[in-house]
Amino acid sequence: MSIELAFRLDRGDFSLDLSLALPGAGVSAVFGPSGCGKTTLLRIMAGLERSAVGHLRVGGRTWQDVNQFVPPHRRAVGYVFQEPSLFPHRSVEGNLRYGLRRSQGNGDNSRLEQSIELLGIRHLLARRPHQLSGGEQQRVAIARALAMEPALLLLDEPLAGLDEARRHEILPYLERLHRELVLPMIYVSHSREEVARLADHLVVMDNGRVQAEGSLTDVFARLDLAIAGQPGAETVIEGVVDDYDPRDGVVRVNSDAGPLHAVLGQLETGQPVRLQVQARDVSVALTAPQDSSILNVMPARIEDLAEQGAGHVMLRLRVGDAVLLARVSRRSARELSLQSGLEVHAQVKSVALLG
Ligand SMILES: Nc1ncnc2c1ncn2[C@@H]1O[C@H](COP(=O)(O)OP(=O)(O)OP(=O)(O)O)[C@@H](O)[C@H]1O
Repeated sequence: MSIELAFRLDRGDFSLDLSLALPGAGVSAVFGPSGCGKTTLLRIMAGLERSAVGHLRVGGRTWQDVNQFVPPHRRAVGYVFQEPSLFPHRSVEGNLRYGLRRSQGNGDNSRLEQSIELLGIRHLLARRPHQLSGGEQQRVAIARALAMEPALLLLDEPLAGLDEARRHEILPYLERLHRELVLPMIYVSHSREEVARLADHLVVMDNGRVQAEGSLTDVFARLDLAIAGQPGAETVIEGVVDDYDPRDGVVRVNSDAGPLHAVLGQLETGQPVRLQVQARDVSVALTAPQDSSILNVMPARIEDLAEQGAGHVMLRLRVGDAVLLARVSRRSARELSLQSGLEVHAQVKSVALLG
């Protein structure tokens, strides 16, 4: 873990008290209800909350402890907000070059060029911000943050101000940053979909405290957290495309849960994919079903189960080296006497491709 921090901050009504160890690359998402302190956490990391007491180390460098406080402009932080906040009187290129001037790097253009490429904004360089769509403005803001050669990229709900179509336009660019840059990103979001698509690591906050932290798959599979009770509760499974059958468009993906079959469109063999399995699309049977239309039937063991609302039970299933969530009716749970430790057959009706 190469980002380590522990902080306390008191604001009267609100207090924050947490410690975290986050990976030095990839996306750590911060998830939690409004007002729980997500933005405050990012501001502390950027050095913008002077009253926060604690320490922060990023990649072996100390940015804050009892003896020192590196001021915000000397921290190699890229910060992307919900609003793109570009300079209106500068062209896109002018905005990017401004970012470069503030950079702590060696001042060459290679990172700027890379940022332009990664965000696909070369054709926009001569335009002013008002000549860009909201999504394009946000891509420029992200490129500007990257051009500063940050050691840490903070993204505070970067897609929240955009409509559904624009959000889906930008997500692939964020996925690309994730794939191609070795850069830790802290991503605050209210969107379960964004978190499922982008995050490797997940921090769940509540009322200024860390409620849960760990790999995305582990935290999503915790039945004691409120996120498992949300309607869209799902499991995210990483895999590699193993086969594509052009006769019916079925892709076979090798995953920790074993081979998963799904109609995902044509994909290249060997391509890594991130799959989403909704808890409501997973059911269980005590005996192996015969002649089922369901493409994926796998031996599984119930690891844990929790009542949800009046009529549902959520099961956490161990399937191979993976876990799957399955939401079944309370009646089925009673009639099949479902309980922890029981061996069952998991049936996965539909697997979606994330990204
Ligand atoms: N400048 C400020 N002065 C006083 N209190 C503040 C200030 N900024 C935020 N707060 C309070 O601190 C708490 C944490 O706010 P913060 O913005 O970090 O939450 P958040 O989780 O990012 O919320 P949201 O998801 O709504 O953006 C809230 O109770 C908020 O009202």
